[in-house]
Amino acid sequence: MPRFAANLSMLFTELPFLDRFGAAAAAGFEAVEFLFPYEHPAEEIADRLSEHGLTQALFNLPPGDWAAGERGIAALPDRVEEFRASVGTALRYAEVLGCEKLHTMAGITADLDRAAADATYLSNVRYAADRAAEAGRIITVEPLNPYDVPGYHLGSMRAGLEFLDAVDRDNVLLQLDLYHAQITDGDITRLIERADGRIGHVQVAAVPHRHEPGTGELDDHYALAVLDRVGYAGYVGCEYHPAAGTVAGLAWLDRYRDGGQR
Ligand SMILES: O=C(O)C(=O)[C@H](O)CO
Ligand SMILES: [Mg+2]
Repeated sequence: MPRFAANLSMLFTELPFLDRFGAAAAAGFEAVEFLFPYEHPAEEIADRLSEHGLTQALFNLPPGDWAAGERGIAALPDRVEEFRASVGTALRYAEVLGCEKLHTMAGITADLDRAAADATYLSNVRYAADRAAEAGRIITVEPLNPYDVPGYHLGSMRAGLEFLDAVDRDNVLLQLDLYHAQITDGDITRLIERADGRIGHVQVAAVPHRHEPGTGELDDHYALAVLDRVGYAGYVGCEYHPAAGTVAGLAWLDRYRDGGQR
């Protein structure tokens, strides 16, 4: 049975950020994830987690200048120092939040020398992995589709799996977002089977509109059952834009409530 985490960067955005934790718990979630915690002191977020009995499933390393369109810096050759500092920042938050998994965004590299970006990405992710391993944490890498993030360095799940082979660290795993995976790779069942044992985190949204699972071209419930079959036991982040309000759209989760008895 999948275990779901509410993505607080996309769900419950009707509320201020810190109020979304309580709303997620009230809606039945046992865990949350979000893009970035850095605008708030870690202790303040930790208080919300413990107040509502929530687990922090995942968050991202600082991404560079998000407002200016940056989407990570791990593959940017002229930002290595900043990247290394960002690993320390993220690990400090992870410790306070009790969060095991950290997503490391590669960045947009379409206009850069590919070989230099590849080499930087490899050495930076190894650096992050080794620092994370000392703290007992896992690093995830997530391929993103070219419609949402044109020029992103990691452009398919297949490339993501090849990168895992190259990086060669046990604590670097694939972040399988079924929304991106259906767009970039398709053939989802075989993809999950091939990735077996190397999936560190899962996210879900319907393709192509990124609304509630079960409303798009992929049978998301079937894909989640495949993940169950291969033994994926981590959280599934609900990373979608509600079509008409967060709570109004949560009925797709009913079949998983009460131990799947509905
Ligand atoms: O966009 C996504 O799917 C993500 O999960 C990233 O963390 C943010 O770009
Ligand atoms: Mg995602």
